[in-house]
Amino acid sequence: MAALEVRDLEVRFAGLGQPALAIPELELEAGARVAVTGPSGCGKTTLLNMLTGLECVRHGHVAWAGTDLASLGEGPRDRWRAAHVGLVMQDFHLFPGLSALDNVLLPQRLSRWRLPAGLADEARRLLDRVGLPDPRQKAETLSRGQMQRVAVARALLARPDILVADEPTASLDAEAGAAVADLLLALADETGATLIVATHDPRLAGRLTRTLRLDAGRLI
Ligand SMILES: Nc1ncnc2c1ncn2[C@@H]1O[C@H](COP(=O)(O)OP(=O)(O)OP(=O)(O)O)[C@@H](O)[C@H]1O
Repeated sequence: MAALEVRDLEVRFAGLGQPALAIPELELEAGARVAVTGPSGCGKTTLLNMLTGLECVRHGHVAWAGTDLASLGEGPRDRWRAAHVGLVMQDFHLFPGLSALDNVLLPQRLSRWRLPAGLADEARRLLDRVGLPDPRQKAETLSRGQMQRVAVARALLARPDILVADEPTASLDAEAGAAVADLLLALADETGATLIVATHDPRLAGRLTRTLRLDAGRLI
């Protein structure tokens, strides 16, 4: 479980007059279930990139359970993310040529000497829970919606204490979207993870307990 404290966070991109993100203060309790909403271009993905350490915090502080990402160099930040964060980003970063199952297992294979006993079975169970019928299917032959489900299963496998998803239901019909939302919420409940989901989907946002609404990079 991890609580979040943000102070004086500001992100600027070259060519933009205004900061893409300006958040003087934000706190989330450990285990929070949070939707990040707002119109296209309001800064949702930028915020997720800052909260997960995908991008460097150059101005302000982003502290998870007392670890300030602004104080970490790139290597330590990558290691912190691998240890604590499960990510489902908009482009799923699946590896073509590998099966759905091997894509789910890949981050664990890369970060450990050998796979712990039972992890491959757990990966198959997760793929089954997200509704992917054949774990041996190659990534490049999956539909976008199926890729999204693989990305969700991959993010959940290490039982992260911070779970972050960018539009996790965007490629799915209502039924499949509900199944992915069920899984994210169930796994967050099982592990006590703090769950942060950027979404345009009011059904998904309605199932979370708090909404952060962004407009032009500011919380409103
Ligand atoms: N690398 C970049 N360089 C310059 N500007 C950027 C960069 N990344 C994002 N921006 C700008 O920052 C603002 C916020 O973008 P961001 O992608 O965070 O919005 P968003 O709310 O996630 O949008 P969407 O809902 O369309 O995914 C936008 O004005 C965008 O054009």
